[in-house]
Amino acid sequence: MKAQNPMSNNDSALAGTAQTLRPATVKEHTAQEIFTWLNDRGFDVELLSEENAPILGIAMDSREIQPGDLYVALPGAKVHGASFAKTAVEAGAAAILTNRAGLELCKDTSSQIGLLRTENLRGVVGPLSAEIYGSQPADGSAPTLFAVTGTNGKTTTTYMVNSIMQHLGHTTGLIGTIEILAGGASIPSKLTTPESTHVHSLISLMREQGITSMAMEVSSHALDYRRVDGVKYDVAGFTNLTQDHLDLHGTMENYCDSKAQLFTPDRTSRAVITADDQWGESMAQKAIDALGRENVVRLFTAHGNGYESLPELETFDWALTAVRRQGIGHSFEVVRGDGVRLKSSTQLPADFNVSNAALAAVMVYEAGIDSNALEAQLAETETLTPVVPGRMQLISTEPTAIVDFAHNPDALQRALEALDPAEEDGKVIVVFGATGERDQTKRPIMGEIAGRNADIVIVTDDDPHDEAPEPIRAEVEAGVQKANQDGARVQQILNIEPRSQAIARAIELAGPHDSILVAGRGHEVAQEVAGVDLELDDRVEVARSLQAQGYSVLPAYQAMVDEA
Ligand SMILES: CC(=O)N[C@H]1[C@@H](OP(=O)(O)OP(=O)(O)OC[C@H]2O[C@@H](n3ccc(=O)[nH]c3=O)[C@H](O)[C@@H]2O)O[C@H](CO)[C@@H](O)[C@@H]1O[C@H](C)C(=O)N[C@@H](C)C(=O)N[C@H](CCC(=O)O)C(=O)O
Ligand SMILES: Nc1ncnc2c1ncn2[C@@H]1O[C@H](COP(=O)(O)OP(=O)(O)OP(=O)(O)O)[C@@H](O)[C@H]1O
Repeated sequence: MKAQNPMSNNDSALAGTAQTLRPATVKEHTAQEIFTWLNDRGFDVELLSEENAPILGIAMDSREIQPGDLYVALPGAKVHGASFAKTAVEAGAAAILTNRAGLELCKDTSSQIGLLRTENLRGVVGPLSAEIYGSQPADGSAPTLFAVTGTNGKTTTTYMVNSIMQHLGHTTGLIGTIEILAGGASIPSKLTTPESTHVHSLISLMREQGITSMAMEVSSHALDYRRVDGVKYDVAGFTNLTQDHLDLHGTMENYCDSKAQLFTPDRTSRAVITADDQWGESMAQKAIDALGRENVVRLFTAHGNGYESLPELETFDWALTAVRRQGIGHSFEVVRGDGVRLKSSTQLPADFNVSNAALAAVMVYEAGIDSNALEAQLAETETLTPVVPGRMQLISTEPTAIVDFAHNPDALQRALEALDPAEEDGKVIVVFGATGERDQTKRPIMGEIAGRNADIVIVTDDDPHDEAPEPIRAEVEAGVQKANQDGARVQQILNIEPRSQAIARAIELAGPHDSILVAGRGHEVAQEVAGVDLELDDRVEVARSLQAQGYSVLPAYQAMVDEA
């Protein structure tokens, strides 16, 4: 039965966060109906108390409960969600779904409400959210759904997909690291991929708001934690796989397997895999095994032979070719074996943005979009030049100062390669650090990359979180020192905190022909040190420091400094 969500108000349909927003219309169930629905789909579930209060929503955190919700109480790394059953009931939960361990914890509260048990809690919560919120109805009224996974390039590629779809006349939605967008409205985002309850409520909400196309970043955490279960994408794309998140996955093989879960029949109809290296090849093979050859498209974007030559088109379905420098970006073509040719360009700097643009163009093509209209839009440079906050953002041209989100080895390497100055006397200066608590093995590796690709390396703090910042900097610096001992490019190594002073020092050291990269934090506006969020926007710091040295900055950043 359809029900009006009591907490939803059309006037403020988009005022809230991913955690609080709900669609206006939901499908009402009793605990008994939830049990039958799950049972019919082969889930092993038990109904322990069948109170008939209507279930109107679903939440997996007691702090998010709205009246009528099913509270899914999950075991966690720190605590079992069932310890918060009392809070959930007080907030109006109509029923609780938990596992055996949870039943024990909520036995004092659960007698008053519907109670269900399964040992596969994360496995059921996505499909159940899809059922309650009606995120992808059978009538096909859901938006066209795109997903992008990979170590680097997810955010940029989703912005590019959306930009193409907007130029084709769609109203678009986006879920990703920087923000959640519903048409023109921005909804704050905590995670790259929200929890499954939020993913489904957001998709439904966007459908109600007239959004016809939506692009989502899907992290490997999301796939392991089953945050996109119950979502079926029209096209899912893969950018690349390089070292990151080994704290969660342990090995690159496990990391690859996590990402490969996106390319399975339950989750996507078609896959576009950038298959430039062994990990791309491996991902393509996993996708073919799961989806069948006819549903997997292999894209080649590695630019050997000076960008000029096409690889074997029997091996790859699409290939990037004819890449030429144009302004700070590139023009390029993506060609299919049968001769289909998409010509385009992007003004986002760096060769990796050409790969991201090629992937976005092919993903939209493979969604079955009218190819003539698509070709016409791709021919306009602005189509693949969206503003992507904090990704290769150019703050000034003299010196060249760029703020970028590179926070892992491959991204740092590629960002540094992209800003090597054309002038022979130009130096490259890099300011960066490493995140606390996350993958520690990448710290010296990133230091070494900086030492090999820059003349001046300034090691500073990223987000130390609850880890002591000084040892993190020391681990990064050890990598820079190693590069120095090996006779690499680096001439000067500095270790400076706080980050604002490191940025100011980099600009003081720069001449007009030099290039400065401030890497790691991109769009972020708060630095988390020992549980405290300190206000810090690299773009504002760079612009301020440039002005202090008498350099001019691009108008958008002048405005940011004025506002700050
Ligand atoms: C490492 C990780 O991903 N942890 C996830 C995991 O947390 P956990 O097992 O520690 O949960 P817990 O704190 O023990 O709590 C157990 C349960 O009790 C609930 N709870 C807890 C407290 C309370 O008062 N009430 C309540 O109901 C929690 O919602 C949870 O369901 O389960 C939680 C609930 O499902 C997630 O929110 C949490 O993500 C945290 C917030 C997180 O920061 N994740 C990051 C690392 C992440 O997922 N990042 C990726 C991107 C990575 C990248 O590419 O850079 C992302 O997609 O954002
Ligand atoms: N295709 C690519 N290959 C390698 N590096 C890239 C690529 N695209 C972007 N980068 C680099 O990675 C950084 C992050 O880019 P982006 O935000 O688009 O990726 P992401 O996968 O969403 O990352 P995250 O999940 O960490 O937010 C950029 O700032 C840039 O330095």
